[in-house]
Amino acid sequence: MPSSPNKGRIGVLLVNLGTPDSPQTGDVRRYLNEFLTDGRVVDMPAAIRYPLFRGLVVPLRAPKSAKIYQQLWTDRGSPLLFHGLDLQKLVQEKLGKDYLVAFGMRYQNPSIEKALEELRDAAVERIIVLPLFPQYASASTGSVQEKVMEIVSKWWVVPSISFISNFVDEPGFIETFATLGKAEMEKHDYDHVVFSYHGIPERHVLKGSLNGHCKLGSCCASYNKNNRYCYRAQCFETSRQLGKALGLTPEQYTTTFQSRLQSRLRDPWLQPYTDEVIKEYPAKGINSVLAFSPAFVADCLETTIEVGEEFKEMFEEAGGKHWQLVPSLNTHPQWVDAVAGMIQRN
Ligand SMILES: C=CC1=C(C)c2cc3[nH]c(cc4nc(cc5[nH]c(cc1n2)c(C)c5CCC(=O)O)C(CCC(=O)O)=C4C)c(C)c3C=C
Ligand SMILES: [Fe+2]
Ligand SMILES: [Fe+2]
Repeated sequence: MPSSPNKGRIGVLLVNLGTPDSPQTGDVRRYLNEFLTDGRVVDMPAAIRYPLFRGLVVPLRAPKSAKIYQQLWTDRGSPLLFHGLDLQKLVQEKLGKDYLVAFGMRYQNPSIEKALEELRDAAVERIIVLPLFPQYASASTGSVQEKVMEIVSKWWVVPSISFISNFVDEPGFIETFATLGKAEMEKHDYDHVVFSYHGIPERHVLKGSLNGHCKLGSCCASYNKNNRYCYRAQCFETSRQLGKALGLTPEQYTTTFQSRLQSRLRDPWLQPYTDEVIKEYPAKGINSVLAFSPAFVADCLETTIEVGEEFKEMFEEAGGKHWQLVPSLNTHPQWVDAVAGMIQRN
């Protein structure tokens, strides 16, 4: 796009979920307090949510989570943060001077507010918001969208804004994961592939169902105009596209859901649960598994620790021999191109 004196730059806001400022209990508590009192994450009435989570759930969870964050932490801090900042820099370089790329986190730092102010102060012509979640969930993408709208609604001049709500089947997203997966497949023969997505409560899926279409059954087996915003249907679509790109038959891969927060007896989350599925594999003759985490585009607690370490341990305890996590997209050049492409086409 040619520069012109009358044309402002296009502002781009990349957003990820957020991470604590440090792996110490106090910072983890602050992060969890902000995250778990978001009504799109825990959809209880505020009068119950705040006292329950601030008074009981978070104080109990924070010291345990802090221990896990200490395992994850690197010299550069939290991977979710430094991969995000690196991505911002590389996408800026790729898009050039007609764009200004900012990065923010939905919870904690750097805040979405600061990032939006940076774009406003640079007098950008319009803003494109790209939440870095491939599949739309109200608890992730929806929450980012709400926060952005809440902030700009208070500005005197509200700029033109567009949101990229998902990139479930974006070729560059699929192809980068396929490149990373094929690199692992060349090193080892795998009996099976698992695509493990971040879970959400089933209730969240039903609440998002258009005209009552979604019944948590075969309704999500194809991705179409009736379930365009259904997280479950989107996860299955990503798995289908990844399966195709990796040359797998449907029997060679399984879609599962991880990271459930509450007891499944009280509050069922999307199923099948990854931990339950993989524990049964060795008895079925599946001894080597290649695992993808396609609900994330950067390595974080949920990929490196949960899939890369905890699931590996569970699988091996059940008798499995080889468990391998495919690294996330992070700053892979193909992924940087894909992000720049999604923005240029917007
Ligand atoms: C892929 C997008 C995400 C959705 C959807 C999502 C829903 C969701 N998450 C929780 C609770 C927790 N998630 C936690 C970590 C975490 N979650 C996402 C993304 C999504 N969550 C990311 C990227 C991360 C990792 C952050 C990092 O710092 O590395 C945590 C914190 C860790 C822990 O204490 O276990 C919690 C808690 C709920 C309840 C929910 C939907 C209702
Ligand atoms: Fe989460
Ligand atoms: Fe659905």
